[in-house]
Order: sequence, then C-alpha cells, then structure tokens
Amino acid sequence: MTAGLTLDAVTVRARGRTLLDGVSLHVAPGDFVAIVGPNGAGKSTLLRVALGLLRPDSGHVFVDGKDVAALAPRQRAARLAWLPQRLEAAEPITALEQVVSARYRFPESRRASETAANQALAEVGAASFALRPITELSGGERQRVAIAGLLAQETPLVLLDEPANFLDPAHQLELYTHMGQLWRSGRGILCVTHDINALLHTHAPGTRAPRVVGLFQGRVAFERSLDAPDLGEQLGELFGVRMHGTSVEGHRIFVGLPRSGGAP
Ligand SMILES: Nc1ncnc2c1ncn2[C@@H]1O[C@H](COP(=O)(O)OP(=O)(O)OP(=O)(O)O)[C@@H](O)[C@H]1O
Repeated sequence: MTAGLTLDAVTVRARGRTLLDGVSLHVAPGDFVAIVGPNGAGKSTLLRVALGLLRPDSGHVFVDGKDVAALAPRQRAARLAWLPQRLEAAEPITALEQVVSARYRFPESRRASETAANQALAEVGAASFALRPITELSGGERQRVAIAGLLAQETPLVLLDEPANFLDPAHQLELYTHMGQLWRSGRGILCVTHDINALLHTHAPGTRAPRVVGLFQGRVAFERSLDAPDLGEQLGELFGVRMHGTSVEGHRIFVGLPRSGGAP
C-alpha cells in the first residue's frame, strides 16, 4: 500500500474543455506540497478530484492505496480534511457546533466532541466567538472557525484551497506557522496558494522546505523545492512576469516585476 494521496495521470474534462490534463502527483504523510498557478489553471479542480467530489475522465486517485471513489464518507472523513476556497452560506449555527460537526466520524460522546472542538477553536484564536452564530462572524473569523474544523477532524491528509483568504497579516502568519507544525507532526499537506511568500512561515531557514508544483492550463509545469535556485525563473515563466528573489532573515522572498523592467 502507498500511504498518502496519489493522482495518477488524472484528466478531467467539462463542457468540451480539458481542466486537468494527465496530472500525476503524490503527497505522502510528512509532505508539504504547494500548488501554484494562474487563475483558471485547474488548482481547485485538482483538489476536488483529489477529494472524490469530481470523477476523473481518465486516470485514478488513490488514498492510502484505495480508489477515493470506493471510500465510504466516514472513511474519507477519517483520511482527508478540506478547506474550500469559498465558505458556503451557512445556517446560523454556532462556531462550536460547526467544529463539533467536523468530528462526526469519531464514535465519541457529545462531551468529548465539544472538548476537542473547543481545543481546536482555542488553537486558532477563535475561543472568544465559539458560541456566536457563524453567520454573524467576519470573513476572517469564519475562516479561522473553518480551520479549527480541519484541526478537529484529525486527518492524516489536509487539503487547503487558499487558506489565507480573508485573514489579516498576523493571522496569515499564524496560519502558515500552524500548517508547518501540522506538517512536521507527520501530516501530508496539499495547499493551493497564490502567496508563495507566505510559505516561508511553514519552516525555519535551513530546514526542509515545502515542494512547489506549478500548474498551467491543467498540466504540471514544474515541481521544485521552495529553496530551489531556479524557482524564481520557473514562477516568472508560469505567471508571465519577472520574479525577483531577495533574502529576508535567511528566507528568500519573491517580488513580481513587469517583464520589460519598466513601470507596471
Ligand atoms: N464545472 C465546470 N464546468 C466547466 N468549466 C469549469 C467547471 N469548473 C471549473 N471550470 C473551469 O475550469 C478552469 C479551472 O478552474 P479552477 O477553479 O480549477 O481554477 P483555479 O486554478 O483554482 O483558479 P483560481 O486561481 O482563479 O481560483 C476555469 O477556467 C474554470 O472556469
């Protein structure tokens, strides 16, 4: 059995268009894989197919060696947690209730679910609004409640679609630091992001860096370590800009500049 998430030559078509074209990818326990790419490249589609929400037209998705489509909902919930890009309009349940529901797969008492949910809410700094209806929370507060749900689900694989959406800079930093801790605790993390620089918060300089996969028009354009010398060049190609790398406190950060070198 191959542990983790495997996409094997996955192709997805919709309305006569190819959204993913022969994508192969493996996220093992203890891997942090960031997916980057222009708008419409197929990043969210890749996550949806990995979760079994979308069936590939060809190719396969395996979770711990089993076809994701063959997993019962509880089995899937035991292995994969997902933070979607857009949080759906919700019922006015409390934040605590939402996080408790993320534990439905556990055969445990209500009290045990609430204890775990309260702990997860505290970890993301959301304890103070645990009893407020989620429909009354700000975008960033709701995002933190959703992240608490991910933590409470306690899965070996965590799939994130632009997790820093709506978060202010302090909470973005906290979020990526937290994801780095989850990664080092042995989880496999697949994270779609537009902010390559936010990834530096996942690890200390000189320690193992996340892998970065560039997606372009449904195909894998490159796969590199975040500290690869030519990553700026690859990112520049991907986004059609110049990516200037500069060092800050031992981390390399990237600044996008126009190709011509003139003013934007
Ligand atoms: N159900 C669908 N039917 C037809 N086209 C779709 C469908 N879902 C997505 N698409 C198209 O597939 C392409 C990839 O969409 P996807 O949401 O995966 O992109 P993305 O890389 O996540 O983009 P963004 O950075 O803007 O979030 C887009 O052009 C989108 O319009």
